[in-house]
Amino acid sequence: MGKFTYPEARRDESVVEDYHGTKINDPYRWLEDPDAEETKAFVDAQNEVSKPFIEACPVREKLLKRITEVWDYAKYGCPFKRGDNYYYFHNTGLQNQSVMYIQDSLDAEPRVFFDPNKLTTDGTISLRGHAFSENGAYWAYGLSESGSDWITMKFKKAPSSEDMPDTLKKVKFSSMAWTHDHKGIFYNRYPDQEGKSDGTETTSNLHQKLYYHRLGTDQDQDILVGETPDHPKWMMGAEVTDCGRYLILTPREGCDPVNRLYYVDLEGLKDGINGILPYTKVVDNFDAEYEYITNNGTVFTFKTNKDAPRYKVINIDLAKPEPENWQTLIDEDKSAVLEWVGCVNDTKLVVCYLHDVKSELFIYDLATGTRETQLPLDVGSIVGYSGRRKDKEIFYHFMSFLTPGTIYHLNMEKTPYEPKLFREITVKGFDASQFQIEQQFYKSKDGTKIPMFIVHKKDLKLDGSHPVILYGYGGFSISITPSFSPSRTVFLQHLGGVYAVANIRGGNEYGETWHKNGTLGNKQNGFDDFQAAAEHLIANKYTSPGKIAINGGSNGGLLVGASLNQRPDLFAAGVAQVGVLDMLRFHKFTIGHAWITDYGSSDDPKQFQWLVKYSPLHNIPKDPKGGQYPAILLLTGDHDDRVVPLHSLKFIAELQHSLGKKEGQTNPLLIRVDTKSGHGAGKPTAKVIEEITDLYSFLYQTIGLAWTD
Ligand SMILES: O=C([C@@H]1CC(F)(F)CN1C(=O)CCN1C(=O)c2ccccc2C1=O)N1CCCC1
Repeated sequence: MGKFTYPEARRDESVVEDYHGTKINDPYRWLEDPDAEETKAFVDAQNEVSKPFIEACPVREKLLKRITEVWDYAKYGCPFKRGDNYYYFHNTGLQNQSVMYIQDSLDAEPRVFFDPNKLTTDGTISLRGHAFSENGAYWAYGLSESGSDWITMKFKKAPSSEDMPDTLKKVKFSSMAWTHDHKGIFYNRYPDQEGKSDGTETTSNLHQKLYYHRLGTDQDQDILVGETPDHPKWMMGAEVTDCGRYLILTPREGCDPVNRLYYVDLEGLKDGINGILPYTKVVDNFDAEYEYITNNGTVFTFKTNKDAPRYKVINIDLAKPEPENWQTLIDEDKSAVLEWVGCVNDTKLVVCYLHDVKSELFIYDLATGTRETQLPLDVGSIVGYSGRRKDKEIFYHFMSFLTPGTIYHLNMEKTPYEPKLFREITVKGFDASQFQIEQQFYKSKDGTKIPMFIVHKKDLKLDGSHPVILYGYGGFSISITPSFSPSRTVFLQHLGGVYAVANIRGGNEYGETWHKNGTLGNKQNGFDDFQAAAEHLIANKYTSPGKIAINGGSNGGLLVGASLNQRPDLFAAGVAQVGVLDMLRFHKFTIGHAWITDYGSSDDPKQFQWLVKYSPLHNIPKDPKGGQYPAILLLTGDHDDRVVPLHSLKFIAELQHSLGKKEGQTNPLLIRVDTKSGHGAGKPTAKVIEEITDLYSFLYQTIGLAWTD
């Protein structure tokens, strides 16, 4: 493969940061200004190198055609009841955004309630958050432009879907909690800031406040009801209870599964909602998480990890809120992680567990905490659910690597419970029987047993010849559970690929202990787990070092960058999507400060030592083991205000400077910067398909894939 001529990027050797006595150069600091002409020129120059390489893939058109074909299947979400109507989201197949439908009954003719595709020609405005008023007469919804985390909150009447004039700006990371008089809504917004707030800026998001918006008024009349001026990083979640009497406030200061717990008795407000609310503190520390499930009067039911790293369900009576009076309703299950709980039909709890990374669904009795029944499920994940305390039915959405989606309907008034198949989602031309899923457990560097899913064609010959994409995440208590990806079927079916997902430490696969063992000073455990997964696949003859690619996004992009740096001999290629790659400066931009709970901060001398050891930008090997650095493709978007593009820009600049001119470096070191594109949520189908096609086109040329019809 020919060598590459990379764009020359100015190195400013004068930028040196002193971290507690250690001096660290930051020659591409100038790339942190997205509006600088020099930065824009850098981005254009980089795309001018990556685009031709990607488009040189001899089967790119075949890939685009086939990925588009397999993507073109009807997708549905669970129906949900609001007011007297049912609603559900549906995409006919290639629509850029899913459409929200309304029905008078489950078998009535559906009508379009909200179609975001009508708002743009390129599908780059997406729905991000929504909430109906308690009587179903009003609908609040958030619109995100180009994938930014900023939303504009709008309102419609239901079921007419008639637009209302109310418009709320500067909203981000917001609750949407209606008062049960249907007169207004609690939401979160940030103060006005210098410069832009369109998702291309990097300004830190601090001093989020809680407001109450009364329908029919202008935003500047909204009531400031909660703020934490002494804690600029805090974000105040707000939820109105099922009974409508209480407002539950859950301040958080980062991404850890911990929050404080306050409440307001709304009926006790003699002058109504007219200023900072008088809240009562139940829990005033960040020792654990408390997630509201329901309440009977002052007896509140919460999901918590307090003294229960695999979570449990407790009752707290606000009349006697001291911890010694708390009651355990469903105790921690040492063999499974309690993932979520919903109250339904007034007296039942639907409880979802994760057992060795597979979903299990149970019905419990709210009054006694007794497990009544287990709902039958295949091996896979529950990816959707609908059912409120006042509903007498639930819907749940099952998915697995080889099951595009199955929605079940359960009438909670009829026992014994008999879930009914409500909708089977199918992909034309996809025959699941040709493939198989294995869950294997392998040992990491420190002997810890790590689960891994491996998906491939049946009767695979274990001769080390197969290309592998190894995917991982490993952070923020996020479990990577079996899900269906239409484009993955192209890799399995037409490129002879093996797809592996390593459930490395840092996720929630085995609860908070698993999470903690992959964060802060233990972050390297997750990288070790991921590299051990690759060694396991090689040792068991699925693949060989020249055929294995790694892929991850966001925190998973960090995983890819760190793994390629640490084991360039193990991997042929890596694709890091919207990755966190400058671990010394991540906390300075947008919501990066919230990630300190998983990463620590370079502002702290001890934590700096953790970070500087694995930060991708600061650990590019001068002489990569194995002779050269693997092929790498970084993907990012100009409106990514979750992980700002500067991470990827600085990393590719340093990679190309350090290795791009070395004689033996024939593997490409590339970045693809998309426009009108963010961190991923709400990305229009057309952009998703283009991006995946480019990802596979890159891998086709770097791990030697071959197309079979
Ligand atoms: O995006 C993230 C991390 C991973 C996560 F914890 F799952 C979520 N996250 C976040 O940064 C979440 C940001 N965020 C909030 O803090 C919040 C509060 C209330 C409503 C909505 C939000 C929200 O999206 N990262 C990007 C890279 C590293 C971590």
